[in-house]
Amino acid sequence: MSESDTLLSCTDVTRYFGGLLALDHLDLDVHRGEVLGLLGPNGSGKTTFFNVLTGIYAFSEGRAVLAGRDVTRDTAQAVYKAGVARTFQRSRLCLSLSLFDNIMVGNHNRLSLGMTFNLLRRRAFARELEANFAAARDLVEVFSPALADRMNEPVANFPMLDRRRIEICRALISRPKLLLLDEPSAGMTHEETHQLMDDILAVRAHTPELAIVIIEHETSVIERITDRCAVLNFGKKICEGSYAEVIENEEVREAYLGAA
Ligand SMILES: Nc1ncnc2c1ncn2[C@@H]1O[C@H](COP(=O)(O)OP(=O)(O)OP(=O)(O)O)[C@@H](O)[C@H]1O
Repeated sequence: MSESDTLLSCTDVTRYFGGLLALDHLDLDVHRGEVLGLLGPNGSGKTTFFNVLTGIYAFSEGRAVLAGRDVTRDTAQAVYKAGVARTFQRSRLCLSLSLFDNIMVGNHNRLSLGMTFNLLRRRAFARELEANFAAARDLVEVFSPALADRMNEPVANFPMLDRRRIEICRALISRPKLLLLDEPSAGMTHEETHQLMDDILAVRAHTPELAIVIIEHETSVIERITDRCAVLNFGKKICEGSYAEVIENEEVREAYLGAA
């Protein structure tokens, strides 16, 4: 793997919560266009990694470089502008707002709007709105053509699977380089989960440069959609490789089953 294939390079990433070491000198690279599964038992530091990387929590130690730019001390907004978008374990949609409005929340760094712009250049504003609507619709269509015909409906009308799709579209509308998915299958049936994974594979085919890091517990999902996996335990990376390799690893087995 050449250096130019590395999109994100994390070195020594460490995070303390008081006396608790949630991330322990983690080294992790993400390559352009890959789907990396981030695995590990409950409490092993997976979500903390996302939170530190996206500027929600500060790094206690270590650094992260995205596409050649050091993002270690960036605010959440700056990391987002640099090209990292994410979804959360729990849904963060505004249920009373429309599908389109929810997606546009994710597009604020691309809007040229401001109060003056809106008031004085109303035609330009209308054109921008139309362009944004078309972009959002195109994106939703990759997930579900049926959903693309319901752009103005409140999100409260949609079932869980569609809400997850909308959340991923909201993350993708900013055209990130890296998408972080935190347990997208949480709360969904087996069937819905597989449907969502088909969608993620479709997104991947649509944007082959996009790198995805996915936290997931369901093994059939991990096996199907990841190119590579990294396994955490007590905040440390204990194994990295293909899914077939990591499930054979002794330390990984012990981490999941408890030491014999
Ligand atoms: N804001 C916080 N304050 C204190 N401790 C925290 C905080 N966030 C996470 N932790 C602790 O850090 C450790 C790692 O938690 P984290 O949520 O990253 O694990 P995880 O691997 O994502 O787990 P799960 O699979 O259950 O979501 C846990 O011991 C957790 O209790």
